[in-house]
Amino acid sequence: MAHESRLKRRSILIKGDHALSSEMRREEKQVQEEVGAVGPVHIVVAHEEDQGFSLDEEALERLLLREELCDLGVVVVSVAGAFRKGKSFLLDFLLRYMYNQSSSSWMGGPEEPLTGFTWRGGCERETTGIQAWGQLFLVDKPDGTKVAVVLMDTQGAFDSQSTVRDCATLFALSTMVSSVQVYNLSHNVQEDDLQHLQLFTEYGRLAMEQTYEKPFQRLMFLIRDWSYPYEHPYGLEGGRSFLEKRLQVKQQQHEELQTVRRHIHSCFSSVSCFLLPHPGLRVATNPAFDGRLTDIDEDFKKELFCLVPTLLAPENLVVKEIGGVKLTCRDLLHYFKAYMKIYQGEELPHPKSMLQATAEANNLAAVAGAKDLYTKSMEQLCGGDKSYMAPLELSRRHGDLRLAAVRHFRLVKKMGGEELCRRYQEQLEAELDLSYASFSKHNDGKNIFQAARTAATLLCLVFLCYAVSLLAGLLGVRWLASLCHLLMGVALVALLTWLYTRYSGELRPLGHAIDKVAATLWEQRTPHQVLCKLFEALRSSVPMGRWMAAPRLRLASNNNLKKN
Ligand SMILES: Nc1nc2c(ncn2[C@@H]2O[C@H](COP(=O)(O)OP(=O)(O)OP(=O)(O)O)[C@@H](O)[C@H]2O)c(=O)[nH]1
Ligand SMILES: [Mg+2]
Repeated sequence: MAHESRLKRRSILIKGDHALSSEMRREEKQVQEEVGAVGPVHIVVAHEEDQGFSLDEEALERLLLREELCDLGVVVVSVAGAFRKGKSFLLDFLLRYMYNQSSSSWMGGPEEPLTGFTWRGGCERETTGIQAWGQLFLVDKPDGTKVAVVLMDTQGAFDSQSTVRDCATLFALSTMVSSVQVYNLSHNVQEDDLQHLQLFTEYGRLAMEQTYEKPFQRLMFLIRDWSYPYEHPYGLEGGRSFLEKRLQVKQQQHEELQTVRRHIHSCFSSVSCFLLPHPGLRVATNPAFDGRLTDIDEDFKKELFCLVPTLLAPENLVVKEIGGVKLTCRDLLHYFKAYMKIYQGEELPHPKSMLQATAEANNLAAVAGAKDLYTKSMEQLCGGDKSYMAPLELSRRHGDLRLAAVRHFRLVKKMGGEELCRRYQEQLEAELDLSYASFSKHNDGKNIFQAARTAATLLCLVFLCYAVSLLAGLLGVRWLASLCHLLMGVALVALLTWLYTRYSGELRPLGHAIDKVAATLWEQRTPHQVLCKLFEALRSSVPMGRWMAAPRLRLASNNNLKKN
């Protein structure tokens, strides 16, 4: 009695809020353990606080590593789709089938309430994260092999609390780990249903370590409340003819429509469709409806009776495969952990809403257009085949062209509002400044004096050394004459090396170093300044800080001693 009242309390709590708190989950687990009852197990838990998901590894291990099952091939049947469309309700019928497989009256008694995965009426979401039934079903296939069946319920997509990324993550994850994914839709297959499927499966494909030709196995479009049986009859056959028409790729179709269809065919090894009638008004609108069969329309029950064995009859069960290799329960655990880790990491791009993605694409295109305008005008002004331009004039023209480019960017019609536009304008301005820096450097390179500065400096040095050595020879200061000869030799070798690097384009770092030394000599005209600058350059490029800093430190400490 105690556990019943606790379960009841939990169901009341759930009505208030829908992401289970960790305390409630613990309580649920405890109650199930106490009564030995089997129930749904949260394997991927949605966190309300940070909108993230985490894998309950312990629960998953308890489920998949049972000794008698862990080495059997695993079949995973998952139901996913938009929220409040009867996914959990359907899964409870799948459960009834699994528990009463051998009986033709597996659907249960007419007055029996429907239990299992939590389902309910109302407009607020119920299931969160990913739940698996807390017991695997052992099935003998007609070919004599034994398989373990996992039934999986997922959080409905597009509720008011989940981002596109949340929906994509859960849908992708459930598709990646299932051998049969039931895509639960209402009334019809709309183009946006296909686009979402494309987005979510692409997000799944992105997270897979290797790119398999057909990364996923079976997909079944399950269309609830099908209202056009006069065009396509209920059931698998009607679904086949309907889907064939809907997923047909035609030559005259717009490329966008063709791409979606090709993508779906390329992702799944088999795609099917089942048309299910409306279950009746009592199911859809009566708050007191508890799932008993007497309240459900005959047509619905008749089709459900065909649908469930289509998914779960022993001959129709497909073992989960990844890259053509059949998985055991133990393997599935390993893959589940690996995929979850990828979705928790930051390396995958964030899927965005259609408006957000379009707005960003608009802005990016406008940035590219404006930048192109600026680059072309600058090329005409100071491009590779144009002569040197006065830096001041170049800077002035850059200012004008930058303004024109920004104006062009602002004039292009874009989605996303002022805030986004301003962000991309800042990006454009930064890119234009970067381009200007490169144009300006290129322009400087065309200045003949600038280009010849290194050669001129080194030649001056050679002549200077020659003159000083002559003078020193006349005065008889032999050591100075020798030093000047040595310097002259070094300058000559540097000059020849520099000419070689400029001519051949090889040994560029060496040429660059000679340029730097020559620039230093050019800018610091007094010998003292030259020596200081060279010393600084040497100290920054050679890691000998301790050697160089030591005398100064010692000097400083000597001074301190003297002061004291
Ligand atoms: N119209 C219609 N309603 C259905 C169908 N199957 C179940 N329902 C009703 O839909 C409501 C929601 O059922 P759930 O199984 O909780 O729906 P869900 O998709 O799991 O919802 P979330 O867990 O919130 O994503 C219940 O009131 C069911 O009685 C169906 O085929 N058609
Ligand atoms: Mg549900």
